[in-house]
Amino acid sequence: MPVISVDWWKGNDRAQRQELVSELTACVSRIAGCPEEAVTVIVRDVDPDHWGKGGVLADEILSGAAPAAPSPQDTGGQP
Ligand SMILES: O=C(O)C/C=C/C(=O)C(=O)O
Repeated sequence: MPVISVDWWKGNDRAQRQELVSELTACVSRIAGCPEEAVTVIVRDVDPDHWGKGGVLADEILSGAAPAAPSPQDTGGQP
């Protein structure tokens, strides 16, 4: 009975959560070879001011007060 947990920033609406649950369920069901009814998806909306990335709170990244972390393309794949 696979359980998928998604933590993402608060702000997605019900339709987006439904699409996420539907697509993840189908994907895991196919790969694991289990019925969709066996798949559980837990979605947690996290306030960006409760989300730390690169040592800063994400609301500061969103507002432009702190720089976003470099993407893997910018660092040659290194963290
Ligand atoms: O972790 C990041 O770099 C950005 C995360 C974004 C989200 O969780 C989101 O857009 O919902």
